[in-house]
Amino acid sequence: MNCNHAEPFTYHNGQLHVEQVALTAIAAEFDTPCYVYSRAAIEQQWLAFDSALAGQPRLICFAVKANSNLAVLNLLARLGAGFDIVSVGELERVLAAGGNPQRIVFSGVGKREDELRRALEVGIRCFNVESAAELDQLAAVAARCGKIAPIALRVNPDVDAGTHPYIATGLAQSKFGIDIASAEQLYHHAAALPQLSVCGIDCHIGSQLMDLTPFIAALTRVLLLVDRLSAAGIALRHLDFGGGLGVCYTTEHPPTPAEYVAALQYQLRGRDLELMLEPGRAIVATAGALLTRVELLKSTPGHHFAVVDAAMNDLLRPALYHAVQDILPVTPRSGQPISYDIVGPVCESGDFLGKHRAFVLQAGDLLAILGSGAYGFSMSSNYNSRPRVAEVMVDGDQVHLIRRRETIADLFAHELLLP
Ligand SMILES: Cc1ncc(COP(=O)(O)O)c(C=O)c1O
Ligand SMILES: N[C@@H](CCCC[NH3+])C(=O)O
Repeated sequence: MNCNHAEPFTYHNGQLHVEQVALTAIAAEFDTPCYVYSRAAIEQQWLAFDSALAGQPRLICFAVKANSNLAVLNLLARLGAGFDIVSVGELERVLAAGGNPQRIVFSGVGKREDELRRALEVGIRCFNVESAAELDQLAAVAARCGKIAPIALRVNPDVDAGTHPYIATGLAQSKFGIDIASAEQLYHHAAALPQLSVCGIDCHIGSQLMDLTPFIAALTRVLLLVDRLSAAGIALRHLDFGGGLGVCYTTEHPPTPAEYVAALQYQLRGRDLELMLEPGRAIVATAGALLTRVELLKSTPGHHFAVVDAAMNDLLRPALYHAVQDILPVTPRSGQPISYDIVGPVCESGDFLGKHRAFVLQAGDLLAILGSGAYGFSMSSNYNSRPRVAEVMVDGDQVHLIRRRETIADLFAHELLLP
């Protein structure tokens, strides 16, 4: 591994720790599986973005979908974060966590009327509109509510982000955004609607980007449009460039937030635009791990399996994207390593958390799946009637429970028998 992706998870005296707490102590107190986050690591990544943008008009909107735990959102709200939401559920989470509505942007290709109404009622900063149909729907809802909706158009620049196809969003065939060639006309339409206030432009080309090139290509196209609009009398006040900066899960080398921001600033030089960003993964991914216990070891001809108590319902990324996240033994053993597939108990052959990982293991051992702070718990489900797991936040030598493990009764609490 040639990046410092394991931080803040480090070994002391032969035991994996996060900050000053041994993961064995967390497992003993909160059981497994369990998501473990480092407060310091989240704050540090937030500050990396914030300080890179210091001294210029800016709004960094954490993408709530990456990690929507209230304590995480509250931590970021206290640091002055804005939030990028994609549903009224995320909106209510941000408000419950103390987020400022004036720092919320609302993305997504399909916003329901009740979602638009609630966002208008609380007075969010901007609606990132993704189609002509949504623009007219928003204008109509705003008229019914007696409000003026602040908008940006999310443009699709048709740029290949070079990432997994499921998380590339800026290609012409993608459902996201408005084809950049049609956007100019739609801006004129929007500017003529009294229920809308045209404030900015938005673009997000994909997630887990490892290279600045596609960002630059997209920004170049977006700025050409900004200039054409300005010449036509539509002066935009902000440019929201979305999220997407990648992280190191094993051996990747993504640009740092400072390098990323510097590249954007260079292209934006001389312009009077507030820069907004919507990072998700880059703020929280490496701050979290999924702690799991080996239930049993099992060998078949040609294969060794470590069956653990976490599964694809707890951490979907390996199954869904063949994502590779580093897995560390909490208390490493000496001996001859064996190559294991780390699998969960779910009844799917796609239920694996890691493949071909060399370990010296025994039943009962603890493993930490790193890089799980983003799109980990937030993508979890109850598949196979598995209760969703606990989340804890480590702060120095303190451990705070920030979400209780669901009980078995929680699993069917909302279900009704036929009369
Ligand atoms: C509109 C939008 N903004 C922000 C993000 C956050 O992306 P990331 O977690 O890659 O920073 C996403 C997810 O890809 C998104 O769709
Ligand atoms: N869920 C994806 C990222 C999705 C980005 C959302 N637009 C992942 O885990 O990598």
